[in-house]
Amino acid sequence: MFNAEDTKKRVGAYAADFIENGMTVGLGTGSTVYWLLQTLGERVQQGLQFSAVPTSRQTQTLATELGITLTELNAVNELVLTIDGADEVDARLQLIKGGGGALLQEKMVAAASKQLIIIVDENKMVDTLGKFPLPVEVIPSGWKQVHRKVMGMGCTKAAIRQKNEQAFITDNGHYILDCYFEQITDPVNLNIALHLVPGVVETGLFNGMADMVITGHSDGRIDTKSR
Ligand SMILES: O=C[C@H](O)[C@H](O)[C@H](O)COP(=O)(O)O
Repeated sequence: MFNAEDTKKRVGAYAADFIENGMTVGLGTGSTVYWLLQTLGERVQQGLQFSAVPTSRQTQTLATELGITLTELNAVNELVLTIDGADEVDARLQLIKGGGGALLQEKMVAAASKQLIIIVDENKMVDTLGKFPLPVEVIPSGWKQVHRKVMGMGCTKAAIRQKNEQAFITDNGHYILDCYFEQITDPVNLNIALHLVPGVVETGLFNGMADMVITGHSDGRIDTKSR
């Protein structure tokens, strides 16, 4: 049996095989992507050449330390693929992302990619999204108005994410409103409705974006599911 960290490590290493010489790719954020980056760093030492758009300062810093060549989203037309983690994945490969607060850049990079590959451990797989609170990135000066509107959309509780007893600030200078919905049965329409609220910058709902989900299991199996 493998523990959760070992499973993330194995799934991250497995996904590294999708990145080939000459590609320009997107690199996601989080503790599973951490292991992808470690493997890619080793491969760069062995001669693999590719360039990458990072989705956060965290990934930018780690990738730089590992010798991975970075570029910017504005410097590319299209990315061959992006590999990223997720907080929840349902049977239709709809996702909740943003547990690390990187949802805005992750969604921009994913939208610029021909293929989005998601790497998770089996604990992230759910029948219906919503056990994990939905991160919604908001403009700080208007968060209370967004909170009021979200509470009228079936949300049972919403709170500004805290770090060190202060509001957590995203890489783009916004707050995260973590929204508890119990069950998100219609993520497509919820995403649209949230985007209509002034002050909402982005939501952690990634609908119809993931092309493949690679799941690591505690018994050592790794399986892939494609849309
Ligand atoms: O903002 C963070 C991202 O959406 C992460 O990809 C997501 O939270 C999953 O991270 P982890 O692999 O650490 O569970």
